[in-house]
Amino acid sequence: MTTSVIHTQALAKVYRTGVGLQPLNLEIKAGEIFGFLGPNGAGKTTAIRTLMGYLRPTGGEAQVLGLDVRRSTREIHAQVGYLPGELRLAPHLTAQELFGILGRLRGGMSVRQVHELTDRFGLDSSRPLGTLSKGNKQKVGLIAALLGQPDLLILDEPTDGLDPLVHDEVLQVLREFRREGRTVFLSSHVLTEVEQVADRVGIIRGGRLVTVARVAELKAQLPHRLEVRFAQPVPESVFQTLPELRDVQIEHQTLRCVVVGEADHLIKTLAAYRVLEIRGHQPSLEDVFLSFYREEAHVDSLAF
Ligand SMILES: Nc1ncnc2c1ncn2[C@@H]1O[C@H](COP(=O)(O)OP(=O)(O)OP(=O)(O)O)[C@@H](O)[C@H]1O
Repeated sequence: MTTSVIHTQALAKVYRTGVGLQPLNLEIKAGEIFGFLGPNGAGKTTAIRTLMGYLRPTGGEAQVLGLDVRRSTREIHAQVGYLPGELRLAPHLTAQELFGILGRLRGGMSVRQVHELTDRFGLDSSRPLGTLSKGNKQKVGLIAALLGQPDLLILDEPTDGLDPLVHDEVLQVLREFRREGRTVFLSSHVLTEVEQVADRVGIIRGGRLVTVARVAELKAQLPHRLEVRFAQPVPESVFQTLPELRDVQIEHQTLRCVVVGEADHLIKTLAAYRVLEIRGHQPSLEDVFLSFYREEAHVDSLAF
């Protein structure tokens, strides 16, 4: 049986000045990387801080690792590897000292794990935290979240401020983490990174979860552009009648069209001709994401 690592039922947060999170139903299973996507002000941090017990929900309920977010805040803090969106680090401590303190709080840490992570992320752990650049502070926050191999990581914008090499290394560490059966819940506006690591994504907008799906499913919902080059002239009418094709054009023995949904008819029709080349344009998660936002652009004027 797959266990539920995060479970929310109509979890809501209303601030005095407005809604932060509309009733949210979410189920995150052990061993998955779940990407929580949304533009500025969508409600990602509100959801994460509520799950971590730093904000009190105004409605609904939630369990993290089976612990109630209202009643078991201390246990949740002890058991979840958490990276906040806004890191506050004691400026006079070095990373080494901070990791030592955290290790003691968590009942011991592996010196080998700290060395391995500081090496992989290229962090000088001997400098006072107050003197570190934004990206290096982010590395400290990430290593602090990873210490002690927690079963669940909740990361608010984990790659914020990181250079491309470290960024890729962090994604690699998250994949390794998943391989061990652990779970990652991460928020991001960086769509391409979520696409690279997440098993499923949830898209949030205006405090409301617009959709939850596997990355591949989301992509399949979008039209694909296709270009097919034939060895001989082909009749345009054959392709004009295929139900899954839009914008069909044939020029110099090349078919250009947009495929919506299943490509079964198209493949069978193509089989009657000699095809020299097929080029497809696969929608990126960015296309999917923007399509969800454009759909509802009239509801909310938030720009993305
Ligand atoms: N302490 C607060 N008091 C009142 N409103 C708040 C507070 N924190 C957040 N909000 C509001 O709740 C909504 C969701 O904000 P939240 O910070 O959760 O979004 P986000 O998706 O994390 O955005 P970003 O990507 O910019 O960090 C926004 O309208 C925001 O203005």
